Amino acid sequence: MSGKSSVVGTVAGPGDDPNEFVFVTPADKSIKTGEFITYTVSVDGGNRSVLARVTNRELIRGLPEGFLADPEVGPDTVAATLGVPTDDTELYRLTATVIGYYDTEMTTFANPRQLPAPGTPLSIAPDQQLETVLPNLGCETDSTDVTELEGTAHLGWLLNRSPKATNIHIPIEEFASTHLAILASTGSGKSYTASVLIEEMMGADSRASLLVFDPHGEYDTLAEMQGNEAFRGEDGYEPEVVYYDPERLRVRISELEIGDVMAVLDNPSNRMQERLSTAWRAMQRQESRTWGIDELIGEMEARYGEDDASVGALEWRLRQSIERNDLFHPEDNVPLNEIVDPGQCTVLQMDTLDRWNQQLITTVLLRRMYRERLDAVRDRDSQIEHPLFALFEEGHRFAPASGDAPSLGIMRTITSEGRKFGFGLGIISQRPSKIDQDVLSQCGTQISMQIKNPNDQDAIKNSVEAAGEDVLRELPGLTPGQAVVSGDAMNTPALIQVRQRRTSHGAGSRPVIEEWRDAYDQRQREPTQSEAADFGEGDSTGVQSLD
Ligand SMILES: Nc1ncnc2c1ncn2[C@@H]1O[C@H](COP(=O)(O)OP(=O)(O)OP(=O)(O)O)[C@@H](O)[C@H]1O
Repeated sequence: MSGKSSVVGTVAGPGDDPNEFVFVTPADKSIKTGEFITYTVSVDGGNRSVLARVTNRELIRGLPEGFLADPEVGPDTVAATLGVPTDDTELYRLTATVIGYYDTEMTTFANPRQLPAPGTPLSIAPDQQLETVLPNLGCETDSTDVTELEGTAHLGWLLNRSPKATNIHIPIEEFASTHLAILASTGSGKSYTASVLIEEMMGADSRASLLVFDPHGEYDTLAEMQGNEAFRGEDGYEPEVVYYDPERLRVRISELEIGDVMAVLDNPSNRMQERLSTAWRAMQRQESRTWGIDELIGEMEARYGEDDASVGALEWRLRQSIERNDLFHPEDNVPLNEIVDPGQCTVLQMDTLDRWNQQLITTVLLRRMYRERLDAVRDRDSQIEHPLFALFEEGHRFAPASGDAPSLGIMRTITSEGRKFGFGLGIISQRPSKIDQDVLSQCGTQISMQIKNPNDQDAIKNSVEAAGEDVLRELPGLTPGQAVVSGDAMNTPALIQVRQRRTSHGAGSRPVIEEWRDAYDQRQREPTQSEAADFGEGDSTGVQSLD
């Protein structure tokens, strides 16, 4: 759509809600719901351009239905028979909700608190104006060239306009500090969209310190950012992508809190819990941070005697659950300086760990990183002197709405307090209704894609205050790659097409038929058992003799 504004309709009168008005357009001005229109009002002696979003469109005059019953006769023929010009036959009544005018001092929308008078001409809002004022970019004019701004992520373009006509750049700082949620049914483009954001954050402008908690191994192709011209800075910067495989993921036993240990143990009695808590606290008061189960049991035996039945039962449980689990180690820990660094995106590959171990490693890592960020902000020695952003695939697994997950507590703490300490979280999930509502409602920016399940739609409505009813109505009908962006990173929600990735996408469904055919061909090429048993004497027929 062009930057020029031409009149597309005329205000007919107020709508049902105080913020709504209705207007009428002929058929050739095909304005879709979700489109942004504009009109001029006088505020404090100056003219302001007010934006409104089209929320509903209905036909109020068309060709009589009876004349259209015959599929052989086209609408043009019917119109000609009736003696009416085709252009004039259809009239649409559209409803629009006032968003406001862009206040260049407040750098957000202000509501004029007055509806446009009947007869007010309406135009399509120009592309550049929308690029400037829809996202929360803090622009001091309403027609800034947003491509010149630093620290923004080019997410895609407005869905209602031609591809790439109205580009949406969202402020990275906003969603990286006040948390992000990417919510959609499976296969709708969650990990694709997350990867687009990762690409933007790892660019030379931002050089983020990023961690991806990846329970499915979906982010293998991010390594393509390395050596790719598009990510290189003039000073030689290049993003580093580090894959941390499950064999390197370790939890030092002393990093566990007593609640984590209790959750791991198999049904400990009250007496066992009491003895273990006392001994665990005593071990944590020690200077050494590298003790194991032997030392812990020694501490319990010293307190309660070597023959104590509860200590004996605890020893068996501790050896079963902690000592025999490779994740736990008396000394080894994931070195934080290996996984967090500016300009580095670390993918923690957890696909071969069971759910419980995924939650435990996540809990311990988040706690350690949060502690370091607290120290950094309070001017104490810290291993993490810069802000960081952690993305969670299967977010409902780490912050579930019901059931116990040791990671829930620290996820709640970071989503409510992390902003002050430069620690942002991104939650990706196909089941918004299964995410803890405290965590979800603290995610300031939301990217919602196709969601069909009514419970999940309700969860989004309840926690995503910023996206109005009219925008959320779109969710079931979206196709992969289409999204509603709302919240802190936007001044008003917008329906967008997410741009294409620069790296390839590795997380799609498996090409089942191709894999069947390859496996079949492979099988055909393999020697049969009887051929393998052929010792080289003469030609084998491949058929085993039965005598
Ligand atoms: N912005 C986009 N542009 C082009 N194609 C896209 C876009 N977003 C998604 N797709 C297509 O949709 C497919 C599914 O996307 P994706 O793997 O991100 O889904 P998902 O929601 O993460 O699924 P799952 O829950 O199974 O992990 C991709 O393989 C890709 O083909």
